[in-house]
Amino acid sequence: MNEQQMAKRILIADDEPLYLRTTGQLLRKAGYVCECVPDGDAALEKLRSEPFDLILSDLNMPGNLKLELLRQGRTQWPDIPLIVITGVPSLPTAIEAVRLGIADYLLKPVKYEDLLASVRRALTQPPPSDSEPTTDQLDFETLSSKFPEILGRSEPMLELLEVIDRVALTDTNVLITGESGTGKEVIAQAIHSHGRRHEHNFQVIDCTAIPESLFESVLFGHAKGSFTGAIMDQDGLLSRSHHGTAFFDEIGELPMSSQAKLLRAVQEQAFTPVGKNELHRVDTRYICATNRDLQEEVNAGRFRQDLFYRLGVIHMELPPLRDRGDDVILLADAFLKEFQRDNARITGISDEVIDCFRRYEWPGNIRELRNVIERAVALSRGESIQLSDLPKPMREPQTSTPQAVSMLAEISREEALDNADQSYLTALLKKHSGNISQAARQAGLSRQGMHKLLARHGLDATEYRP
Ligand SMILES: Nc1ncnc2c1ncn2[C@@H]1O[C@H](COP(=O)(O)OP(=O)(O)OP(=O)(O)O)[C@@H](O)[C@H]1O
Repeated sequence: MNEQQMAKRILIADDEPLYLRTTGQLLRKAGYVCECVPDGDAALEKLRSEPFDLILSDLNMPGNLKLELLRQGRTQWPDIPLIVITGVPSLPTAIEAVRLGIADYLLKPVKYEDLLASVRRALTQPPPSDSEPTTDQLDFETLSSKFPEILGRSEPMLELLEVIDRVALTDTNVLITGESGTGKEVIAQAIHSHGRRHEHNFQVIDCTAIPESLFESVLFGHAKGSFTGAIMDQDGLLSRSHHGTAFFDEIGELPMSSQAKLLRAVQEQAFTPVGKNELHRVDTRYICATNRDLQEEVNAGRFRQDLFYRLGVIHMELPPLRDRGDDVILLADAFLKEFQRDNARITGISDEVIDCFRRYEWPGNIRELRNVIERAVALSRGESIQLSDLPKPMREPQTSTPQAVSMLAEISREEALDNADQSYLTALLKKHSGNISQAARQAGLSRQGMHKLLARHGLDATEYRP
């Protein structure tokens, strides 16, 4: 324990006396100065009268510490990080989490080593720099010009920019959820490049691309001869994110066994390469993304609860494009400008197309919009994009009208079933952006079976691809 650590003062607040006493004892043994209090009111009193470097507390205990920290925290104790330790987990909203200064989120019972690792990490995190103005001092104009790579002026996007602006200055783990193509990777990259780690690597780790049996070796590296084919020592992807950010894309697809290995690395900020004995320390910020509802995956027993809370200390849910109002037009114009380089004749978008864009559901979100504009610019013969330049599925009505329902009774049962089958397949192709394997998997068919069925209905999967 060095001098600097000796001086660190920790305020521990918890309404379970035994837990409070043992945590205090353990952290004192590790060299920290600890003050233990049984509720939120006592914690606030301590905070007002003594200086602290860290708060360890549950937010759901007597005395509303959470509310007071939100109300007064940023003026009175702007830089004290907070580690939430709770038996009844509930994630605060993203903006609450950043305003509270939550550095980590631990579930009881907490192992001593995990607690210590978390405390060390929170205490080494630099406080937000004074030179960076916080969002309070920024109007939304300034905010969107600060993040030119993130287009959007709708209410949910402006809120999101505020969170990104704040979260970029911290070192906290972030979980980004949202439908496919909503910009999860763009946001992750923005958090990295506006933070103190921007000069180091932003390492993308695609969880769907790593076979379960190779997870440890790909992530942590391996020693020569540790398995057949390991012809030399090899560094893993996590080493490449040292001092930088590890972006785990599609984290919801990670098998249980790999989740356990990742949890250890996140908790301990360390890992052991396959076939070696020594522990490698790594200083990494974790940003994860998924288009699954991870809370639902936890409830279904497919995703570890402890990992979910560990990675989702700040949880950002990206809105789908259909909920971003006229951002769709803003984005369409921006993409048009980008692709005008390929076809300078096109200078605008027709009113019918704009109406169609506003009505359309955009299952593939911004990625789909970008592809639609690229395709239309390439196909268009006029000076502006017309309805006929859009893919056929976009031009089709998207819901069954009452008239369509009443007409059902006028046709034979076979025809009705056939139509339903066709609508189902069309919806599947839209959902999976024309990916036959995924559509077949969802429908419980083989790829071949899906091909046959599509051919029978005259459907062409390529038309649905972005
Ligand atoms: N707000 C935005 N402004 C401008 N372009 C955006 C924005 N959001 C996303 N994009 C663009 O949309 C495309 C998809 O973005 P991205 O890959 O980040 O989505 P994603 O949610 O990570 O997708 P997936 O779930 O399929 O991995 C990219 O071309 C990206 O540049």
